[in-house]
This record gives sequence, C-alpha cells and structure tokens, in this order.
Amino acid sequence: MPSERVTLQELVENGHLDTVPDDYLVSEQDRVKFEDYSCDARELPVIDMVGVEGERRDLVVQQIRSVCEEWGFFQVKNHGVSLPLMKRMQQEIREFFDLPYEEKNKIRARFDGHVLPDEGYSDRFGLKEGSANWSDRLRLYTLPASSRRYELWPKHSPSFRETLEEYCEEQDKLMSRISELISEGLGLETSYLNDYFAGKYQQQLQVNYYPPCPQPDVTMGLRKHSDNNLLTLILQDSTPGLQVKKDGQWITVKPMEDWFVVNVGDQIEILSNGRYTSAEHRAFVSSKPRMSIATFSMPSNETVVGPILELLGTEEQPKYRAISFSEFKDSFYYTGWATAPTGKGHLKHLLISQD
Ligand SMILES: O=C(O)CCC(=O)C(=O)O
Ligand SMILES: [Fe+2]
Repeated sequence: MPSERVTLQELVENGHLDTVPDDYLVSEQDRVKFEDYSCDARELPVIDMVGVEGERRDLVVQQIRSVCEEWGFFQVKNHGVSLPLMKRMQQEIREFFDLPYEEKNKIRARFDGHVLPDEGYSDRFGLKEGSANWSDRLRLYTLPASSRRYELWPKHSPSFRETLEEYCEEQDKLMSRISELISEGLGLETSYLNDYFAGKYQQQLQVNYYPPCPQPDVTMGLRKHSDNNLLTLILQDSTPGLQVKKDGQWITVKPMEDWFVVNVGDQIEILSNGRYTSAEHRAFVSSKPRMSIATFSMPSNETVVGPILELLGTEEQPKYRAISFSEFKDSFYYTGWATAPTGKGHLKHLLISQD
C-alpha cells in the first residue's frame, strides 16, 4: 500500500537505494545537463526593495513590471524579513527532517488510494503513481489562522510553533507589499490585489527536502511546473537546485542566504490576462541533501478567478476562462503537474479561443 511505504529520505539514509528506481526516472530530454548548469550566462533579476516606500518606488514598480512580463521569476533583497528569523526557520525545519522516521511519521499524510494528501509529512506528493520526484515534503496551511491544523505541526522543538507563526506573518507582509507593486505595475490602484483577495485568501507552507541522490542526472527533485497559486516565496539553503526556464534555456538560481526568490503563479497570469507570466521551473538534485522552504499565497478554494475586467478596456478579449481555485487545483494535479509535455499544460484548459 502506498500509505505504508517509508519516505524517500528513510530509504536513502538506510542505504536501500544505490540506483534510482524506475518511477523516479525522467525522460532524456528532461534531464539536467550537468556539464552546463553552472555556467549561467544569464542571471535571475534581483529587485532591491530598499526605499520602495519612498523615492525608489517608481523605479521598482517599473522593474517589477518588466520582470513579471519577461521572467515571471525574480529575487528580492532588503525585503524586511529578518535574517535571524530566516535562519531560525531553516534550522528548526532541518531538525524536523533529522528526526527518526517514527517521529516524523506521526504527522504523515496518508494517501487514500485516490486523493493525494494536501497536508502533513509525505513523499511522492501530489503525483500520480509511476511518476515520482526525488523529494519528501512537509506541507501545512498557515493562514488564515483558523485553517491551521496544529495536530499536524511538528512538535520536536518547543519554539517551532512560534517561529513558524512569526515567519508566516512576515511572509504575508512581504507578499502584500509585492502585491501592491504588482498592482501598480499593472496600472491598478495600489491596494487592488490585496482588496480583491481580502477575506478570500489562504497561505500554505511547503518544505521540500531533497535527499542525496546516487544518480542525480537521471531524475529530478521536482519536475518542471509552474505554481498554481498567486505568489510563491522560496528560501533556498546553500545547495543549488532551483532552475527557471527562460527563452527555452534552464537557468540555475544561485542561493543567497538573505534573499527570497519570488515566483509569479498561474493566478496572477490569469488575473493579468497573460501580461504577467508564471514561469516554468524545476529542482535538480545532487549528492548533497537540499532543502527549500516555499510559502504559497493563494485564493480561498471557492474564489473564482478570471482576467481583471478593468485591465481589458474595450478592445481586449479575456484570454482565460474564470474558474474557482479548487477546480483549478484539480485540473493542475490531474491533467498537468508532472505528466503534461509542458510544465504549464494545466493552463491550456482555460484558454479561450481567440478566433
Ligand atoms: O526547491 C525549490 O527551490 C523549488 C520549489 C518549488 O518549485 C515548489 O515548491 O513549488
Ligand atoms: Fe514551484
């Protein structure tokens, strides 16, 4: 039974995997070319948020607009989240993954044979049988506070709950500041996106743990995809792994200890009627373990999202059909994620024919 299988980290640490099993293999064309991954001729743009509430605002709004149009991915520095908090969060989460399997298993998400688990500690998360990622995960709903299932939060450290709560609040503040800049970049009122999702919003934390891999060139930590939500903030550890697709080329995002990677999700692509793009990205693995902490902001499940009418004017037609977030997630997991020929296959279902 899949639910009784131990996680990947457990298999690796107990020396049960000298080679990569078949269902973790990716096709030849989707493999990482290790000979060229480190020579990034192009680097992911960095947005410096210093002075953004003052004299640098117009410049930053302009920069955000162009990176959201051209990349859908960028890094932020001087973002207001304290480095000690980021480090504490990484340290305490890492301690969770270092616990004995029996301890972690207490909050294990169970696969019920049909629906893949959405919360807790798991492997093969969100994927169909026969198609696995070289990673384990911890996923928790964090905002609104009423959505928290504290019984699934790790209890290995007395301070962990407080650290995670503080981290989530800080992530939320940063998301909200970035949403203001995105709104302005689209020519909308500063508070447009924040008002649009007031009371119709949720936040989820996802920790990706990539165990050391015996054959990193034949598998993938996380197969190519775009994120299905509004915005994602990623905190990487010091081991490289994250890659973004730009003009058909995979670009490795250099880990920086006090920066966040910001990722435009599919919901922003839909809201902006395709002006802003959600970028395909993936994570490769190596002989070293790696951990990334992603925070997702997303609409509440019943919220219907479609192109913002104010943006369309009289000439432009909506390119995407409006759809509730829960329906969108269903199509993401069952038609797109990790199985479609392109990492953005799930968005194609929403495209309205323009002829
Ligand atoms: O591990 C990473 O850096 C990427 C994580 C990611 O893309 C995701 O969690 O959706
Ligand atoms: Fe992602």
